[in-house]
Amino acid sequence: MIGQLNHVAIAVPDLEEGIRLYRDVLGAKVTAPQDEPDHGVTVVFVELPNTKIELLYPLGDDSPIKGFLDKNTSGGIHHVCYEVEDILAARDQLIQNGARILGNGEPKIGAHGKPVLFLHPKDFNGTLVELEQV
Ligand SMILES: C[C@@H](C(=O)O)C(=O)SCCNC(=O)CCNC(=O)[C@H](O)C(C)(C)COP(=O)(O)OP(=O)(O)OC[C@H]1O[C@@H](n2cnc3c(N)ncnc32)[C@H](O)[C@@H]1OP(=O)(O)O
Ligand SMILES: [Co+2]
Repeated sequence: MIGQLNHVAIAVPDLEEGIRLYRDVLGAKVTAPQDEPDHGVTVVFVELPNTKIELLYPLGDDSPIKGFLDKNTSGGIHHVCYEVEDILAARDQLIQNGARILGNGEPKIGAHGKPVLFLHPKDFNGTLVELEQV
């Protein structure tokens, strides 16, 4: 069902510092910050030849990454995103297998303009999984 790794997301306590580290210290191409109010985050993408790193910074008062950053004050790996061809078929198959879909169960439009869903980290070895339809 899952295809390519689309991105690995890292929550950062300071977005400008995160951009500086990836652009100036590691020498990668980093996109401009993009607010995602529907997701409660501001994101930038570090574009690598084979995948992307998504730097996440909280946006708004009820950001879903706030609790994570409160616990991980230096930041940390927050989720991995796998590509799927049909997100509704993937969702239904996951539910049949007992996985919990976060939120109301309906895909939202993600940072690439494509439908995304999140799966509960407790169902996947403590790793939050995002699915993106490509
Ligand atoms: C823009 C878009 C895109 O790429 O297109 C994005 O990525 S948006 C990226 C931001 N959006 C999302 O993350 C949406 C889905 N996420 C959520 O709904 C939430 O973040 C939850 C995963 C439910 C966690 O919420 P919250 O931290 O408030 O809940 P909680 O404190 O009750 O946490 C429940 C348990 O899960 C653990 N937990 C929390 N966040 C975790 C993470 N990222 N990875 C692994 N475990 C995690 C906590 O430590 C806790 O474990 P213990 O009970 O053992 O202490
Ligand atoms: Co993501």
